[in-house]
Amino acid sequence: MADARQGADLEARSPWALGGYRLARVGPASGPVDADVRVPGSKSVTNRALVIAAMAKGESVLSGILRSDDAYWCIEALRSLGVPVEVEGDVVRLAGCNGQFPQSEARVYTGAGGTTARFLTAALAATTGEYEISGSRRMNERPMGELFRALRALGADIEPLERPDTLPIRLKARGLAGGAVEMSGAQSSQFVSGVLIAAPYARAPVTVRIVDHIVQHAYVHITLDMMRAFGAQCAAADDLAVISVEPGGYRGRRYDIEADASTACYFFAAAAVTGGRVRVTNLARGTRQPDVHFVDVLAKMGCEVTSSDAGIEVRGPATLRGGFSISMKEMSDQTLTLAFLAPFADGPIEVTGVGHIRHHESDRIRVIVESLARVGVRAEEREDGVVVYPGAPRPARLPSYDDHRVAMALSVLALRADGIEIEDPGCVSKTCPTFFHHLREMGVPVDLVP
Ligand SMILES: O=C(O)C1=C[C@@H](OP(=O)(O)O)[C@@H](O)[C@H](O)C1
Ligand SMILES: C=C(OP(=O)(O)O)C(=O)O
Repeated sequence: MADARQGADLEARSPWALGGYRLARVGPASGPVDADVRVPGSKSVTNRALVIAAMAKGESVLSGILRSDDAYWCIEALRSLGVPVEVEGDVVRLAGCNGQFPQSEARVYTGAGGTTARFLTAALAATTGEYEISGSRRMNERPMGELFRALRALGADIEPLERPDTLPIRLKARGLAGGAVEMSGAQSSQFVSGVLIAAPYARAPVTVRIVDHIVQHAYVHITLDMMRAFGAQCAAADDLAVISVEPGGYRGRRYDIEADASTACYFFAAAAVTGGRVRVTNLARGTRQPDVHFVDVLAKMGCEVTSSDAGIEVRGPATLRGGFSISMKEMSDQTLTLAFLAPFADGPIEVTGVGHIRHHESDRIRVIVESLARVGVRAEEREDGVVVYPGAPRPARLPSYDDHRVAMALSVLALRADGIEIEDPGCVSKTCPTFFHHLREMGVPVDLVP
């Protein structure tokens, strides 16, 4: 039998990955799940903290980091730039380089992480040196053009090595002049976050003016919150239409990484789809991570949601409610989760506002429709979304498209369906290598096949 991992870019898997499995046979759950789960640290916060601390003056200690492929390649990229990074369990200790990386020439590999690729390209542009930056096969296809344009406007010299608007590139870094720059946030918020993260090391104040809108605003708020936490001076209106950053750099510090709200959602969805109960014990409603609002979508579908000092708890209803249309633009990483819950609802669910997820780890709109077709559930593809109709998924072996969220969201579907096999389960390692371990701890049957 052909190895289902063949299509995946296994070079982008790290020593922290779940390795060696061809297939995961998941579910069905024998009844309602009933569990407390503690989820690993946030990918978004971990990689921001790593890049900001590496640029800062002085030492930082980051605790509760996510040990996943995205974080591993971010750390390795920083090491290739000469930053001493020590990792002990989920604690990282690193000596910041005060705006100039020790290696002024390096080849930098970013793995499959959009955060590392976008944030580090911008950070490097603010230094002096010559760098070749590349990513995984998929990362080298994902858009970078708007970031290149903005960095060039601020003085960077970027030479794309294959296509105009993607990695790999050669960057002749000679610092950023600063000034006003107009940016689009419609394709990815990470372009805006990248420019902002680099901005405290520009020679003059940087003002970013958004010409259209930002998908997933909250990630830019997380960026600004964390920049401030490391001593940067930034000002922005709530709508983020204009954001300005003063020169002055970052200062190293101790920083606790919060839990990953996106990962938590698969476990909340497990409660929803089985009519069970799941509490994520280390997540709070007050987090800036947008995916925490996925519990509001679950509430709309009939779930009971409570939050307290003990975490956030979701209880699923006897029957999930459908029959609505919803924009997932501000929490689009959960589109797959909603789409694979939707067959179990009592009416169709239309998702809008997520055209940009075609440029994520896979073309996620296309993948939803293809995957649901394989299990015999009707779905209609739209340019910027999808409509999923109620249906009973039939047994199938399903590709995971080298996309962690596809594998994790399909596992939720598998809790209510017989005979679901997910190929290349190791792809979950991009953000949650321990995903199947958590499912097992919840009592869900998981057979990982070598
Ligand atoms: O800044 C971040 O940490 C992220 C921003 C979002 O990306 P886009 O804005 O590119 O959609 C999100 O999908 C990704 O998982 C993490
Ligand atoms: C889009 C995602 O990741 P990235 O940070 O690579 O953009 C994601 O995690 O769903």
